[in-house]
Amino acid sequence: MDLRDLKTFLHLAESRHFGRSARAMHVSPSTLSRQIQRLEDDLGQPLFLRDNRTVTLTEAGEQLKQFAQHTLLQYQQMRHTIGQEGPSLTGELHLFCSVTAAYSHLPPILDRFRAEHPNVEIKLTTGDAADAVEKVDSDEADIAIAGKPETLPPGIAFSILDNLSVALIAPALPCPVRAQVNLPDPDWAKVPFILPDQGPVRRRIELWFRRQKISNPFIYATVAGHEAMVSMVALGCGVALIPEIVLENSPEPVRNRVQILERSDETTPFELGVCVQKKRLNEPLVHAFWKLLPGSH
Ligand SMILES: CC(=O)[C@](C)(O)C(=O)O
Repeated sequence: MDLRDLKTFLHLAESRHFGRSARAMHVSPSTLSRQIQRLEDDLGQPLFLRDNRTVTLTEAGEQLKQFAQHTLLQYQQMRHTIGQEGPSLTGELHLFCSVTAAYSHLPPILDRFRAEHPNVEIKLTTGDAADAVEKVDSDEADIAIAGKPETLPPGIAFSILDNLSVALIAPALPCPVRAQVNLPDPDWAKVPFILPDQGPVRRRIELWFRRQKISNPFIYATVAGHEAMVSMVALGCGVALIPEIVLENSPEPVRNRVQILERSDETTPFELGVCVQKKRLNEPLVHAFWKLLPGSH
């Protein structure tokens, strides 16, 4: 097995986009296809299910992905110990993201970063996703994972990681709110809502109210942190609009108490990405991190 094939495979397994991975790995799309084909021939199993432009991993693909993550990480660490890598970067990098993003999108990026720069200390702070851009803007964090705001502050660079779906969630256990929303034609103006106090999700729920022609919504509570909104819905306090990934990463006892009422349409995609101050992009640590992102090529 060729380490380069494995590297390309891992990139594709994460980006799930042939064009993007081919560009990032500096190979032509046909070379990329050949590399994947070689691995598939080797294993005697398809690794991806392809349809038009998107790809999903098969069971064998998932297994190879884990193997590739492990192997490439160990290989990099070994190279460092035998001194094959150039002078390594040192220092601290302060990251900020939500608990959800720390579970969902941060690990593969940090794996890559730590493999290449094992001497950099990562200081991770978690908090309200809606604060992420501000944390970077105010220098409290060097790098943050954030939902893209409608207007990005001019000094902030944003590298997209994913397009998230946004869902309206309600309590699943019997309670007055569940009874209200499960009616054939709910009176949305009377349904209690849990809102984020600010940020791109707040903006989306305001648009949703407008579309539903609710001028005076019943706001049960305004909270900081999308994870807290899921808990409050699970407790039966009201309904909420949240990125679905927050629900997916909630612990089971919370997840089981929540139902999805509707997924919002694709007209307002929720872009998740990494942000940094543009003027800091040429600092060695920030630059090294930025370079590893799938969207920065
Ligand atoms: C914006 C963001 O970081 C997430 C993952 O979508 C969230 O926590 O809501």
